[in-house]
Amino acid sequence: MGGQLALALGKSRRALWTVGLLSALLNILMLSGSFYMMLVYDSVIPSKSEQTLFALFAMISVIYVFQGLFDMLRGRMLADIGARMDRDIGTQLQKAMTNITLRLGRKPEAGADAMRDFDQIRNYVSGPGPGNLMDLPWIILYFALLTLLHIWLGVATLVGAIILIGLTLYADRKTRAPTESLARHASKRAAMLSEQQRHVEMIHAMGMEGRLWLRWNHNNNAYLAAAARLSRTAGLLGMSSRVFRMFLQSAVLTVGALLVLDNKATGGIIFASSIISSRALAPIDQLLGNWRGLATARSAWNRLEKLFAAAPAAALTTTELPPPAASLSVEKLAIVPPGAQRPVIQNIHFRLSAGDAAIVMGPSAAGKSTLARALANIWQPALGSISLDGASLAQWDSDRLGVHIGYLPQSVELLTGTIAENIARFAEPHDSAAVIAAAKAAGVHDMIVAMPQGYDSFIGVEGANLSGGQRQRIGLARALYGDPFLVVLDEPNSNLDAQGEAALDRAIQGVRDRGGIALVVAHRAGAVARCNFALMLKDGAQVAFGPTEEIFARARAAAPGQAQVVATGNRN
Ligand SMILES: Nc1ncnc2c1ncn2[C@@H]1O[C@H](COP(=O)(O)OP(=O)(O)OP(=O)(O)O)[C@@H](O)[C@H]1O
Repeated sequence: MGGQLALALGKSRRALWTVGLLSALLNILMLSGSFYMMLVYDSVIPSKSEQTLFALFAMISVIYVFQGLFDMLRGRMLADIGARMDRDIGTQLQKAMTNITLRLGRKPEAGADAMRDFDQIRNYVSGPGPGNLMDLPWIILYFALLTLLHIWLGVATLVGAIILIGLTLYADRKTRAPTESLARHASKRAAMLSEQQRHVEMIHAMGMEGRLWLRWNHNNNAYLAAAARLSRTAGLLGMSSRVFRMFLQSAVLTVGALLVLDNKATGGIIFASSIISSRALAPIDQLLGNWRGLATARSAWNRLEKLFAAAPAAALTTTELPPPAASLSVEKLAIVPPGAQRPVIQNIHFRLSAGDAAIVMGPSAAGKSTLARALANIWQPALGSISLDGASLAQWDSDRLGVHIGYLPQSVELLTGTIAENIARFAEPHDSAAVIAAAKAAGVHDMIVAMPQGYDSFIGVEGANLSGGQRQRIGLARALYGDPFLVVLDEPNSNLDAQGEAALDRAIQGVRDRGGIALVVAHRAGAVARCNFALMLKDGAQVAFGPTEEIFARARAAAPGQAQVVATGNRN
């Protein structure tokens, strides 16, 4: 204990104490049934007093009402503790989920696994499990009472309890590995299925369904085997504990009967001790019955604590910096992609001022997208820094910084929703004027209003209802939304026609005119005529940086005929 989850649970300390107190009351009240029985047998029946019987019955009825109330209250409090944990850990969990993908390079599904793990913990905390655990110490009270009735009754129940505890520990050992294995296979199974669903068209077109199904099935068989192993073990243990408890109840009854035959106890004691001993063993029995829930929650807890330790959320910055307005400087930058061992770009060094736009060029795998990701605050520098107005990006809270950054990834990545929601980055409610201004800046307004539902058109799952060019232009509008200071466009022209390219040119000029900075990754220099600076990368190194005309003149001189022609119209 001591990790984030324990801290979150610790915030409900007072509620946990109250649950403990309610458990104490419940366990004491639960004895009343046995006492009632003992009194009826040993006092009421010999004295034949109906009045006493009715009085006792009224008392026990009231006690049962309170028992029900306390039980309900305990259930509600545990549900509240689960909900509070959810509120307290929610933001941290979301940040950790982002971090494990962005910083540790885990597959995106790891985030969904973390959420599932947390659901399991919350479900356990809000369910009857913690109540069972809190009932455990009260077993001692029942033993004490049984021993007071007669030492042999205590001994018989104690032996039974030891055997049941042994079974519980055995269950723990036996279920630990299959529980872990089940979680691993379940996550892999879900990830494979979701990937196949995402790429169903390509898979279908190229006849890969059968092969992928076999691959999925292979993993699914492992999942099913782990599930079967777990349920066999749990079933066997559940059955053993049930049978053993029945045996034990009869054993205690037999001990009681022997004592009565020996004139060492009254008849009422037989029944009372039988009830008390079954109450004493009930918490252990319930623990065994719900073992799977506890084992799953515990392994989920361990995984999540490891996740929080490995990907701690960035410390919240308390001082809000003014919006950047003057410069972008990149100094001796090296980036190691998450999960990679070596830097894929190093020693990148340049500076741009408000009103500048730079084209980033280079052959495939030169590191252009890596630089774009670093500038968009996705991947952190392994060495060197990226600063806006002199302050490194690390000094910003990522959500606050995001407002000042426009990013169009190579794969565009629209989200399921309407055009307006996507352009407005899902701001709620969105600013219609800003959405329209961004769409106009990206030259896509006319195309949007020509659609039957205009800005409210549903774009389908991840933009599936749009053409490649439409997706790219709406992605550009999203990057321009809110006039961010730094606009990073990764191959924004790969799907554009001549009209789209002209709109892109105007958009870049627009960023420059309003005093922003644009960085445009492009393979064709001609496609981006409005950039006054050029950055050349090759094999992760900076080959050249400077005014576009100068860089291309140098390139033409070094390799005549190979250098691409710089488009005319480059305004400095
Ligand atoms: N997540 C990653 N883990 C490890 N290596 C990576 C990762 N992403 C990119 N790389 C490597 O970094 C190098 C540069 O990739 P990058 O995508 O930045 O190139 P690029 O210049 O944008 O290429 P292209 O023009 O083909 O898009 C490549 O060798 C690639 O294998």
